[in-house]
Order: sequence, then C-alpha cells, then structure tokens
Amino acid sequence: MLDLTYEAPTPKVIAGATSDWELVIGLEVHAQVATKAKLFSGASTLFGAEPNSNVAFVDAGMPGMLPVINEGCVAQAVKTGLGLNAQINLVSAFDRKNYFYPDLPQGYQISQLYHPIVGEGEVLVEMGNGQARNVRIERIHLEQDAGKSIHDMDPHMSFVDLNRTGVALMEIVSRPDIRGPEEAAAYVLKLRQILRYLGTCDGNMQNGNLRADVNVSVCRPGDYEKYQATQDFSHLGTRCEIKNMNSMRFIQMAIDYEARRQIALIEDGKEVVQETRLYDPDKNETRSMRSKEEAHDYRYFPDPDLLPLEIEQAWVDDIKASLPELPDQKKARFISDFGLSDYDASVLTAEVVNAAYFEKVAEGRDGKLAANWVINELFGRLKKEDHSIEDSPVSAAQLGELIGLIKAGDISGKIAKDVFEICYTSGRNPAEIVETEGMKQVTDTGAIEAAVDEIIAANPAQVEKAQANPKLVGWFVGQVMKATGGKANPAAVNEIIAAKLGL
Ligand SMILES: Nc1ncnc2c1ncn2[C@@H]1O[C@H](COP(=O)(O)OP(=O)(O)OP(=O)(O)O)[C@@H](O)[C@H]1O
Ligand SMILES: [Mg+2]
Ligand SMILES: [Mg+2]
Repeated sequence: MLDLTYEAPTPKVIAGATSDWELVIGLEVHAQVATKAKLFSGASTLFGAEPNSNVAFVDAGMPGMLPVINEGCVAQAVKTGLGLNAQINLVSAFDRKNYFYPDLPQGYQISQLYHPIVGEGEVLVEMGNGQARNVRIERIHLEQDAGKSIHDMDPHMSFVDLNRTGVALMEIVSRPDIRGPEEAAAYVLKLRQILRYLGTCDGNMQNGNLRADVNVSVCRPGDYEKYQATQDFSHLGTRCEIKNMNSMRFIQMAIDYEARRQIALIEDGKEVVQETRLYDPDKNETRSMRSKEEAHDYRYFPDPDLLPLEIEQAWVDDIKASLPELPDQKKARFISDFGLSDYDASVLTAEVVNAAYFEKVAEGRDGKLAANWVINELFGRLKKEDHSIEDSPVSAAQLGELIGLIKAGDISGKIAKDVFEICYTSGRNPAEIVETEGMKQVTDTGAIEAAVDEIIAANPAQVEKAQANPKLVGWFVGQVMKATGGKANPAAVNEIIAAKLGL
C-alpha cells in the first residue's frame, strides 16, 4: 500500500577541532494511556482535578491494598504496538522498580523490565524532500506514573499531589537510530500523530501526557555504520540521558547543546560520563542530575502481587481488526485517490479530524481543488481566529458546495473567495449566496459580447495597439471584467475579444 521510495537522510555532522562528529540519539517516550481509570486502580485520570482527589488506597500505597490490572490499559498498549507494526507478547510480566521519592508512596513503581508487552516495531519518520528514516522501536512497556511534588506554593513546605500516581504510561523505547535534532523532533511528532490516530494517548505535551527522555552520544564518521553492521554498542560513544522533555523546540536545543558539550569534552582529552541530565531552557544548557556511579540500584524484581499478564491471540486479532487507517496509509491513499502532492497530503493527514473534513469536501469532486481550498482558504482563515476545524463556521458540505460551483463554471475562483467570506461570517449556503447576491458568472455570450462591443467602440487607440501587439489584449479582458463586476466567464471573455479584434 505504502510507497516507500524514500532516501535515508544524511546524519547531522558537527565539525570539531580534531574531526567531524556525528550524533546518535535514542528516545524513551512516555505516553500517558488514554483511559478513564488508572493502571491498577479505579481512580479517575481526569487532568486538572482538585489535588489528591483522584487517589485510591492502592495508589496511596496503603498497607494491604492489592493492584488489579485495568484491561483497558492493556488493550491500549496492544493497540499502540499494532499501530507501530510491533510484535505483541502474549505473555508479559510486571516488576517492581524500587526507589525512594516523596511522590512515590508505594516506594516502588510497577513497570515491565524483563518481559514487556510489546517488542520490536518501527516508525517511518519523514524529513521532506523524499527523505525518511525508519526508526526502530525496541520495546513498549506499561508502567505507573509517579505523583507530583510541588515546591513553589509555600516558602517552608513542599506539597505532594497524588492524582497522577498510578496513571498508566507506555514507555516507548527507540533504538539509537535518530541522527539529528530535527529528526528527533520529527520522530516525536510522528509518534504523537500515530498515537492520536489510534486514540491511545492524547499527545498533549503541555500537560506532560507525552514527554521524552532523550539519549545523546557522539561518534566519528564511520563508527555508526560499524554499529549498524554488528549491533555492537561499543562502536558508539557514551550516552547521556536528558530527562523529561515536553517541547519539540527544547528537545532540539538540548540535543544540540549536549552534542557540542560532549565533543568539547572528548577533544579536551576528557571522558563523557554516562549520566542523567536536565535541560535548562533559560540558560540553554544541560546540567548533571546524577551520574551512573550514583545511579539508583532499582532492585528490580517480579511484583509478587501480580500474576504474569497473559493475553489471547484472538483478542489481539480483534484489536487489530479495529485499528483505524493510520497516517502513512491515509497519506498514500490521498495521493493516489485525489492526486494530491506529497506536501498537501501530509498537511491534510496531520490530524485525523482535518483528514476527515477534507475527505467530505473532496468526495466526488476535484481533489486538488478541494485540497487547495481546505489548506489555503479554510486553514488560513481558521488560524486567523485561532479556531480549530471542529468549530469551523464553514461545514465540509458547504465548502464542497462552493467547490462544485467553481467547477461548474457558475462562479470564478475570485468570486468564490467573496462567497467563502460571506459563508464564513454568516453561515449561509454558497449556492444561496450566489443566487441571492447575483454573483453568478456571466456565461451568456450575448451579454459579454455587448460589453466587449461597447469597450471596443470607446477605445479605438487601444484597439490599434492590441492588434499590433496581441499581448495587450489583457487590458480589454480587465475592462470587461470590471464592467461585469468580475462575473464574466474569463474563458468566454478571452475568446470573444480575440474574435472581435481579429487576433
Ligand atoms: N550510545 C548511545 N547513544 C544514544 N542513545 C543510546 C545509546 N545507547 C543506547 N541509547 C538509547 O538509550 C535508550 C535507553 O533506554 P532504556 O529504557 O533501554 O534504558 P535506561 O535509560 O537505562 O533505563 P530507564 O528506563 O530507567 O531510564 C534507548 O532509547 C537507546 O536507543
Ligand atoms: Mg527507559
Ligand atoms: Mg532512560
């Protein structure tokens, strides 16, 4: 279905003092599962609730409370795996990742280290100009989110909000296949798009529902190819992990800063220490949070309160059968069915609601014309007023009707813009607007001929000029259009003028 005639983009290269350097990036994306209840409790996941109001006893780590797996979360993880073309593991298991933190009342996070629910998959990341990178997914596991410590409410005290504690996350771990800051952002964007299509995560980065730990290392040209050939990580440089990034722009800035910091260290004869770092957007720098030496020993072990998670192939097949059309397929279909350019198809499929709107407009009509109107006129107009497609004052049926009028020659493209504006501000239907406002294009050759005759008679000097130089015929066309209030059919006007002037 999908035409994968993409070239691999060249990796980003940074020139150092001793040689060129290439970037190697792997992302751990944490995506909050779109469900009503938490991973192991019935407490609500609603964002913005009163602090500590969505907390079950098990979330608060009360003694004797037992976790009960939420089937909905498992289904969402499976759906995500299928959407990323990944292996679904019919048997997976939960482990305890132990650490002490004030917003983690259990004293451990339930995660899946040894047996994740989803194995290897892939994401096609398009970089424009016919270039794309296939980023491999290593695994997706389910885990609990932690709570939130609040330090800026009181000068002396810190507060803890457990509403987020126990909410289901999918950790989507990529292979180190990303080769530059732009690719990293494009990868997150593509992943977000797929998750939103699937309905398994709302992708809201501002609320932290989608955030990434960004692993960065640098290597000399040629080393990555050695890694590729052998999958031996020793060919790569030491990675640093920048935690909790939830902005595309900051992800790119942090990677660039971090790569340059590592290059400077190595060229200075020092070593990159594997560590966790934080990005400070105010200073545009990354700072050490903890190094590997002081890293946590998580003392992972299988959670004794939870049985291994076993799912049926038939259940997986049902979920597979319910998958929606995904972005790559939809884009390919828009290109082949509606004759759209790669760019227009990308714009229209960025969000599933936009794609659905476009399809309603284009159904049975000129696809390219429809794409033009949706992208240039409608999106442009909506953007001006910060509207989304869901609250567009012009319905898909109305825009379709307008395009039908243009195609039938009832109105010119220019008049159509006026009709669109009236429709946008009043909600009236295009056909009715054209009729009532007398905007119909004049195709009646008699009326056009009369206008042409009048102009020719009144402008003998122009007639002579145009006969000597047919390029000047445009002046007559302009005059006729003016005389008919822009409603004359341009093709008919051109033809009649040429005939009358004997050109
Ligand atoms: N040399 C490297 N350069 C850049 N990225 C790397 C390199 N080696 C590994 N990575 C990436 O680092 C990430 C490691 O994530 P993973 O979840 O496996 O382990 P972790 O970071 O040690 O654990 P945790 O989940 O506790 O943070 C992966 O995305 C992987 O592709
Ligand atoms: Mg990880
Ligand atoms: Mg990590």
